[in-house]
Amino acid sequence: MKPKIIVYKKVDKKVLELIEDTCKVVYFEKLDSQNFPVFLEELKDAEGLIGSGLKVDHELLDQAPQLKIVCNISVGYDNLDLTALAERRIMATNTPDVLNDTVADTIMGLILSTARRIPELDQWVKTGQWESGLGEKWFGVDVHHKVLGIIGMGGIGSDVAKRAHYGFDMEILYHNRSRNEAAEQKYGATYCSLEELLKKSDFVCLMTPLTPQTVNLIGKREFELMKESAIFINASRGKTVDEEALIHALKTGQIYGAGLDVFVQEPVNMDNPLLSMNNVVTLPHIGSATYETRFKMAMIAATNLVTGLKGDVPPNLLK
Ligand SMILES: NC(=O)C1=CN([C@@H]2O[C@H](COP(=O)(O)OP(=O)(O)OC[C@H]3O[C@@H](n4cnc5c(N)ncnc54)[C@H](O)[C@@H]3O)[C@@H](O)[C@H]2O)C=CC1
Ligand SMILES: O=C(O)C(=O)CO
Repeated sequence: MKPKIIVYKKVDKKVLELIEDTCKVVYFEKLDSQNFPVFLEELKDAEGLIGSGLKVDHELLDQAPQLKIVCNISVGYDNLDLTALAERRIMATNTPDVLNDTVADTIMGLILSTARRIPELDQWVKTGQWESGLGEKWFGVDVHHKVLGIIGMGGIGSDVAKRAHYGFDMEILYHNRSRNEAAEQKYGATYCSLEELLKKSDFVCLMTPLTPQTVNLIGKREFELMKESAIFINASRGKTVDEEALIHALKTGQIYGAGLDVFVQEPVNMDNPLLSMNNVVTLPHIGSATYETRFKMAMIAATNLVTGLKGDVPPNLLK
């Protein structure tokens, strides 16, 4: 008999076909408060779970006694309690590397949009304010030849460094848990302390995973260390930043602007002060969201799932 698995995110039909070859699929395009009780009912005899963002902890696992594997369609896995999964001998997987280029493109988009005020100027044109030449008050700041500080020089951080070095002649500083010699050799990146990076960078790009060590990694003290002209970019997770401190830094001119793909609460609350600041460019957590990359991520996650359920080691097994 085919093992029952649950897909809890909208995926391409080719992804479903791959899974259906060996599994019986229960499909939820997304989970919400309406269908969550049905999902929990289905979970009782499910052997696999594939999707992204669902908090998988002891409480959920208590309701999934047959579960053998949990496959994230994401590289980040802060939604998974790996200790709880390991205690129950449940495998967990993610989708590293495949999305590096796409997320790095999004980050360059945030850097350029914030520095050159693209969303503001777009509105300026579309609301008929372009009656004569552009006044100095609409000027932006240069990106090329500036200093880019990358906190978290992993897969995505390195692809940001590549773009910034080759495309924009930027000087790259980085802070990481350990030295990244490949980034040093290929992109001329210089390793430095977090403090030095914050003091020297024109653009500060945060790209660490969310872990107990990186919660509020950037807070009041860190914003105080940044240049008044600094632009802060976050595409990691909302909770790596103390959002109150960020709001304060932007309001008081401690930093110049911010480009944000992630927030403490997602979807972001409409009363979040960040949404009414002209010097902040926001995106709805779309770092990897292109047709091509999301398809590849889902295919990789599906491969992890079917491999694990066959009894083999899935390619992206998390330790
Ligand atoms: N906005 C979006 O749509 C996306 C967000 N992400 C987020 O980006 C994160 C990073 O992704 P990858 O680059 O693929 O991961 P990665 O594991 O390749 O790189 C992360 C880097 O951060 C470093 N790091 C970890 N803790 C640190 C600390 N306390 N201080 C300094 N450096 C530290 C690691 O040494 C590693 O080099 C993901 O975990 C996820 O949360 C990833 C993909 C898309
Ligand atoms: O992969 C991740 O971690 C994301 O945030 C979405 O791609």
